[in-house]
Amino acid sequence: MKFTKMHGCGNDYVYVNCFEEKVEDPSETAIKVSDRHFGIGSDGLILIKPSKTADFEMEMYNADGSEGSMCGNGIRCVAKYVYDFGLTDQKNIRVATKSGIKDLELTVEGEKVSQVRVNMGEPVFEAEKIPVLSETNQVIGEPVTVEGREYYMTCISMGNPHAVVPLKELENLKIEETGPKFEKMESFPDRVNTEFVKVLDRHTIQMRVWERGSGETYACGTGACAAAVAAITNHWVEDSPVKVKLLGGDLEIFWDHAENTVYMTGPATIVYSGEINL
Ligand SMILES: N[C@@H](CCC[C@H](N)C(=O)O)C(=O)O
Repeated sequence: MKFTKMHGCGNDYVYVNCFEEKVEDPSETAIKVSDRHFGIGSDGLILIKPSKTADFEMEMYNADGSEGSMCGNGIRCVAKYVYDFGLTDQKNIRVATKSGIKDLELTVEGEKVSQVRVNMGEPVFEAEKIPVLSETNQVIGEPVTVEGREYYMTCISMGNPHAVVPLKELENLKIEETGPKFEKMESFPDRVNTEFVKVLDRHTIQMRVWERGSGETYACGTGACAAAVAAITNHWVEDSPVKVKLLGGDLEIFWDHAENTVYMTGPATIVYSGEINL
């Protein structure tokens, strides 16, 4: 199987051009290629496919083989892939995902894509649409006890489920212990991605993320959007733009209140292309 490894702020996936390649069992393939010792090493697998409704389709799988409905860092890399490898010459493209069609605006420098701005759509607060089991319609700054410690979480869907948890500091966070506790909490029937957030100033937050199906990653685009929306909603920051500082780089998030639409801007990088025998 021919592939290209790419990353968006260190959130790395193996990309397969399904205009040329056929992947029989994407879930099993995701588990194999993601393995950092016996595979290529990645946070998951992303298939770039033809679409009947948009310019391209993105299908994404986490490292444990589960299918995700949206991937913010992944979709920027899909844009770079299709432009840099000549599948399109357009700088405004539409990509179909399991959570709807997304509009992307490509910035090209020296004939290669350097930055991508994505219309990430509307942030969803309704508990049952996220889904999170709750007696209230929305979960905003609600207390939750994990391993005897009280946290406050705000739940938002950006096409996939997120719990945003503010903390005073992130350095000593034992994310490999706390992350799975949130991910598998009974109140999240589909599991959850958890963003631990520290406020740096009125327009900047820092974030570490535990992704369902992949564990700690260096960045999460949908998570950065959810974190910025939670930060604005809870008045931790003033308003947009919100710079989200992640382990692997920075993303800029803009929540347009008039349209109730979130825009994410950030880089996309090709690491290398290769071929693997599965
Ligand atoms: N890293 C992604 C999100 C990937 C999917 C997620 N783990 C899920 O299952 O919902 C991003 O950049 O948004």
